[in-house]
Amino acid sequence: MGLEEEIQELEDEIASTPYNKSTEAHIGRLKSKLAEKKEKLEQQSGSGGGGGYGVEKHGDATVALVGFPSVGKSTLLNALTNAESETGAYEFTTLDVYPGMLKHKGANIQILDVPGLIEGAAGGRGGGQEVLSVVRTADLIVFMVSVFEIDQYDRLREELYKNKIRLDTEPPRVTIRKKAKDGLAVNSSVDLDLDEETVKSVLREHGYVNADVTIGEQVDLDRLIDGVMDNREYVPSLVAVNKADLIEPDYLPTVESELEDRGIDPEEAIFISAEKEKGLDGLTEEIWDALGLVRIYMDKPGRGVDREEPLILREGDTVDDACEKLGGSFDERFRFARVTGPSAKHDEQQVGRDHELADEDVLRIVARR
Ligand SMILES: Nc1nc2c(ncn2[C@@H]2O[C@H](COP(=O)(O)OP(=O)(O)OP(=O)(O)O)[C@@H](O)[C@H]2O)c(=O)[nH]1
Repeated sequence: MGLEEEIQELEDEIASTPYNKSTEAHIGRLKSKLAEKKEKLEQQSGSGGGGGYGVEKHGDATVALVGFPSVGKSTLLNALTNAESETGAYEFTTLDVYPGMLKHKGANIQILDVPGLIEGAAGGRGGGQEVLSVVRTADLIVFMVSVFEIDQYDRLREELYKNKIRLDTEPPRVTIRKKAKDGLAVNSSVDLDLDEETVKSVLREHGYVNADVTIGEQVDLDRLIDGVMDNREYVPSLVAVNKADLIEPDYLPTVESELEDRGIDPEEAIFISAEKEKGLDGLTEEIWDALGLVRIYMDKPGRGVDREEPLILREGDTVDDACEKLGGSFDERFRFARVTGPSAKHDEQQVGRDHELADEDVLRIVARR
């Protein structure tokens, strides 16, 4: 029996086995087997999907734009970015990815139109896996659907899920420490719904014989397996509803309830018209917020504060991260930094490397000569 048939059999068995306490460990084993076999199939077909296609990332952050054909992706890309001048930079064997650069608040945000996701991606046909590797490494995914086809969102999400992309969630708090002997031990800081035996059988199925596993949240089987597999990408997402210019106001409630049916808060969906260039400022702002970028204005000796081209960092980044991004050999020469702005207690506060910076801080690094 080939791998594909084995996968099909496992899927059938999982689908036909009722889930309850007495079958939980069994289903855990089946799901684990399935995950491992899918992994193997992927490796055999040489379509790892885990990067490795050398997609060059440019700019301060990367956004993947995913949607069905004709929803308006290229119209949006052209409206938001300087796309045309860069088209063709990404040549894949069978499918193209079209990049454009969105300039906002001094940051360069690379937007990738990923047209082939649905036609090519399923099951690793054609160049689909290459396209997926682009999506997997993005900092943010923007789903684009048209007002009349909100249901396409389901297919898109499903496609990404199948390809190990987990949306809008943090990695599961599951850590595994291998050891030399003593078998498997399960520690949990929550009162787990899953039986200890189930957790152990999942681990065994993934090849663990001696290990301590620590679980820090209420996980279901799928999330436990995600934690054990440790090769899922966790990416935040937004939903842009395009062609909003085409609907009459009395159709809006229909669109909103379609969104709600899919767990999307209509207030959070971003209604746009790529063609009429409506709602694009709002979309840009949402992208900015979702990326969690912060602007740091560098105060350079003799040159003053540069507010035109801020250093772009991520929320939570420190002075150390700023030094790294600046590139200079600050490592040995760094003495201290002075910060004025939202993260400082007072103007010109003297701080060390581990000081966490905030949006619109002014930063001066004092280094030894
Ligand atoms: N009315 C209206 N039409 C739009 C809007 N955005 C795009 N269109 C039209 O929809 C059609 C498809 O737009 P594209 O930008 O080519 O769509 P795409 O998603 O890039 O499609 P593929 O190239 O097939 O992947 C074009 O005729 C656009 O003019 C919009 O906001 N409103």
